[in-house]
Amino acid sequence: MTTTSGFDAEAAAGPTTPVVHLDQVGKSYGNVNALRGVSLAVRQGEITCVLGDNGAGKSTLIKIIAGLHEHTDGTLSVNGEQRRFKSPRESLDSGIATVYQDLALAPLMSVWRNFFLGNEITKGFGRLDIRQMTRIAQEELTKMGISIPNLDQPVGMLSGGQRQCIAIARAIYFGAKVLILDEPTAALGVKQSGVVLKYIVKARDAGLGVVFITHNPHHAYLVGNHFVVLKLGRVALDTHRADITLEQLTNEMAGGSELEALSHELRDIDASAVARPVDGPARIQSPLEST
Ligand SMILES: Nc1ncnc2c1ncn2[C@@H]1O[C@H](COP(=O)(O)OP(=O)(O)OP(=O)(O)O)[C@@H](O)[C@H]1O
Repeated sequence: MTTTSGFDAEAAAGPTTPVVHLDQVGKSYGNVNALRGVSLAVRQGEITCVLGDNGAGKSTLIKIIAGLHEHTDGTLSVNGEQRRFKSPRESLDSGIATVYQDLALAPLMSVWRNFFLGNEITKGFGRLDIRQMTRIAQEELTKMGISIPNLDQPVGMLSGGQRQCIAIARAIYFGAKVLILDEPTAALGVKQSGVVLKYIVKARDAGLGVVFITHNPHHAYLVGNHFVVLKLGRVALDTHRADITLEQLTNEMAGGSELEALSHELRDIDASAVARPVDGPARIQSPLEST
């Protein structure tokens, strides 16, 4: 297993220090403010769910923690130490593993090869130790309760849920302390989502700090300890499980007050349509018709 430099400070940091802490982080792309004043604490042994609609800033947040983009305001700390990642490698070396929904694995490569991608075991003259890698991959997947009978088959032949699980098992094996999951259940059916959620809980129980990005409050509430809702780049809600019900979280995500305002507007439109005289719908003139 690899050791991770960013977590050498772990012992020095107190038990309540978040492993990853964003304080008033902002990110602008030119004059677009994708994130503004976002604070987020990720703790080990906890699943932090980050929820938000399209354009809320979830991807931007992941990219900052994963070392793909630099924040333009605020601070990012790992184990109490301020960091500014210049590359995804730096984030990974700090113990942060990011699993993207679509790019998690190489589809044409075998399961064992994917498991060791970038960390291959060799046995002299640069030759791959296939037997050893297959054995370890099999052991680790079995430990997680993931059953894949043939590790020589290409990953592309597996289900989306199985692929996510392999990526999670790989991150744990290679010593990740923080696991960021980018909408891991978005493209999955109910049953497969359930399987992935089970492995998210296993990662948490293995002591990792998990950041679970999702649109789906039901999935979040099944596993989450802590919920952060982003809206238009700002934190609209930051709360612990004990302080919120599924109904409240769903309402927050659906934009409860916005929906209520919309329903009033729709009722008004309905009422004015009923009040309109019955001479048929107004006809829109085609621009090709002569007047
Ligand atoms: N590279 C970029 N250049 C300019 N604007 C960007 C860039 N990336 C994101 N944005 C803008 O920043 C805002 C937040 O986008 P982001 O992709 O982070 O949201 P998201 O919550 O991940 O949305 P989705 O669920 O649709 O992926 C949006 O207004 C988006 O248009």
